[in-house]
Amino acid sequence: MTLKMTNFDALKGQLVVSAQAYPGEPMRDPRTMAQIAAAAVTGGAAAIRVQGIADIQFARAAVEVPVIGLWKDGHDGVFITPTLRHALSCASAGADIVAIDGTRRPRPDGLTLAETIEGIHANSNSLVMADCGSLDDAVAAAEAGADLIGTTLAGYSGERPKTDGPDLELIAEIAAANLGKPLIAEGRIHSPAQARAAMDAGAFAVVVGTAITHPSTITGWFKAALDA
Ligand SMILES: CC(=O)N[C@H](C=O)[C@@H](O)[C@H](O)[C@H](O)COP(=O)(O)O
Repeated sequence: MTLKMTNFDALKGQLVVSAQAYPGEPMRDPRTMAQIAAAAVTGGAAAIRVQGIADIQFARAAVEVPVIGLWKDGHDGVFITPTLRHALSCASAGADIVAIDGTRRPRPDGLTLAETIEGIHANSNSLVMADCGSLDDAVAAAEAGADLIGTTLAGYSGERPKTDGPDLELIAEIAAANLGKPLIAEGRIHSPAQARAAMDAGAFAVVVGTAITHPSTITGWFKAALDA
């Protein structure tokens, strides 16, 4: 069990790095992800985000910064830590913060978002990051008791267009709504300039995944430029 984070000062204005490899990929190994996470911390990441129970365990042992943990189950609909059971497993594995689907869609276990968050708070020391896809999600997640609000699902839940880079408009809208919860900009932040822009739009911290930790995609970007 982790010690409960008592405030978010360590994350304010900071970079969080997400290290994830997808099923069937060469780097899909918890040890590899933990090494990538540790390398990101060496470079200045203030927290890391990892997927899967073993990845959370290995990352927890490899770094001293907060670990945001999630469990992806499936790839359609509600798949990011979809149920309370998934969330409590992430907490037990060592996630300081459990990232869960924070949309208004029905959840597979029939619990509401508020009931899910209550269940996590009541049964673990972990805080909850609600991965949202719209302003309405963010408002509902804040009301439901989420500790942090993420824009992770913007462009993936059907409510927002999938922008080329980060959804800066949504980040600004949620920031302007003053929900009283740290706003974590996440999703398609592909350059340092975009990370800066997300922060300038009102984010409390930014999460960068693919552009730092997914070499196959990054290689593809370079290859496409040469092929064009
Ligand atoms: C939508 C979804 O499943 N997002 C996932 C959430 O954990 C990850 O696949 C992303 O890599 C992560 O959100 C970081 O975003 P980006 O890789 O674009 O920097």
